[in-house]
Amino acid sequence: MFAQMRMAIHNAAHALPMTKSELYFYASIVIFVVLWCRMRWQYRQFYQLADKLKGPPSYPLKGSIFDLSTTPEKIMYNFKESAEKYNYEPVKLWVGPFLFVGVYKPEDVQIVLNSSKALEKGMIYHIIRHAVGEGVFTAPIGKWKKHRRVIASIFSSKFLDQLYPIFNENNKKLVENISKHVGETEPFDIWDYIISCNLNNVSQAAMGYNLNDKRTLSEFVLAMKKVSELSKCIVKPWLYIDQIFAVHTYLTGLNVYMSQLNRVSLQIIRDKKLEFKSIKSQQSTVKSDEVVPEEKKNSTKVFLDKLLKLNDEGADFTDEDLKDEVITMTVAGSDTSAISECFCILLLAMHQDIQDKVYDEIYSVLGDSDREVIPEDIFRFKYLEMVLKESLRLFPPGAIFSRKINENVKLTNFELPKGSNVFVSPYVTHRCPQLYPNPDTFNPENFSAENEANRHKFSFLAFSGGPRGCLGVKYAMISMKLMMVAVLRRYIVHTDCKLSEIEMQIDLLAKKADGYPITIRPRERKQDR
Ligand code: HEM
Repeated sequence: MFAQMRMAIHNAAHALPMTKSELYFYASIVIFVVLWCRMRWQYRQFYQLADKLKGPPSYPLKGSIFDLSTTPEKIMYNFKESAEKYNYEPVKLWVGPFLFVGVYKPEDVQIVLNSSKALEKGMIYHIIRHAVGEGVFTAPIGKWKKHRRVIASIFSSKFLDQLYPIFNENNKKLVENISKHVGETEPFDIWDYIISCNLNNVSQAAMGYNLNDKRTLSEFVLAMKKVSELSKCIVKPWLYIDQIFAVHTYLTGLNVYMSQLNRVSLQIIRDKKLEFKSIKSQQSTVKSDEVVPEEKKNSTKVFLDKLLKLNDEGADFTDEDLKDEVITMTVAGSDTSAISECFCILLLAMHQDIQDKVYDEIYSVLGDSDREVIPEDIFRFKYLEMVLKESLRLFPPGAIFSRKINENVKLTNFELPKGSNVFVSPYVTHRCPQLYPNPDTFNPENFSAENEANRHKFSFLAFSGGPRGCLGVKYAMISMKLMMVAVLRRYIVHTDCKLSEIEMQIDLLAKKADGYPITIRPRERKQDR
């Protein structure tokens, strides 16, 4: 066909008063227009629906004049501005031939997140898949359905209750570790202390290992820290092409850490499997009237133990599946919680009156005792829960997430066409003044029982929602409460940081760009105040 075209152009060049290159140029334009018209016709339903959506003007090839070449944080503010401009109705955005739609109104977000037609993760997860494999966070729908059901059954209250000693122990170490900063006038960044504590929590809860105990585990953490740098790649669209991505990871050395993460996780799983087998064979030899030692009966059953047991009962996870799920839990459960805890501490350091109120509640639950928090206490920290939620409202670590639309989805006023990608942005929805008056201020009363009851359920999206919402929400709330109690029971925190001056660094997660600087003083017991 191309030979015929070349011949036609050659003949035409002789017949018409034009050079060959001019003819090639005009022929390319004609071909482009024909292909473009064909595509518009083939996908006419898609374009008809897209045309009804509002958004900044767009041009063929280039897409919308929405500055995507700017910094990620500016993109976030652009989303917020455009949501305000279009009154929180869906906003379309063309990136080349791809249609993205920002959905912000709680009523619309609810429809999207609850829809069986929007369960597939959006394009931006392609890169994350290189890091965490196909765990429940990134898995395609078929695999996700099967794995989510099994994993959700693990996160029961009984499972979470036995994690309290792990959290309490690691918090104790955290409080000791930061004690060297007591009395210093120069602020220190609390991030490194908190992320280490969380990594310890999550690696013990997921795999049953303390990071300080095993050499393989420190290799695992180093690899994980490095691989999590991949999240910076999601704002670089050219890296979505697998070949370019492979070159990038080779040149940056990330490929070494990616294979290290896989190798170490598989090793951990093989060790655990052997342990599981030996326990099982021991159990089968124990006679029914033999007494099982108390410490064995009460030993903590971590995520991987539970998964191996369910697998033994027919869950059918391969070693590769187990590895992906363990990495997913570790990645999903560490940075997210650490960012939330750091922001919460920083916001309390800025608002001494609110910090006092949180401490009063801690005192009312635990009094003067040094006892550790137990599961029965957790629901009594009501004000602390309001504070944590308000902190997550202002600074949701997952500031934006995305879904692919597999069939047309009707929203309240518009319809999302099949094939588009949807953005849900907790950051934008949480700062909508119709939902939260004075949205840029820190006001835990936003989460009083009354205010929560008067607001749409999907106004708070820090943990997403619907069938693909966060699996670790209960784990996260417990571990965050326990950490806040441990820190605030021992210290008063201060900072010179101002809420209005906070600058964000946004990739897969949104954290503060320049750390979380605080100073600490020992807290006097209530009766001494
Ligand atoms: C404050 C802490 C946390 C926040 C703010 C948070 C937030 C979120 C959000 C927004 C999503 C949905 C993301 C999307 O659709 O792309 C999500 C999913 C998920 N989270 Fe969390 N998360 C937190 C802690 C945790 C913890 C501690 C764990 C596990 C121990 C966890 C496990 C997961 C998993 C497995 C998913 C994927 C669920 C699915 O696709 O079915 N998260 N989380």
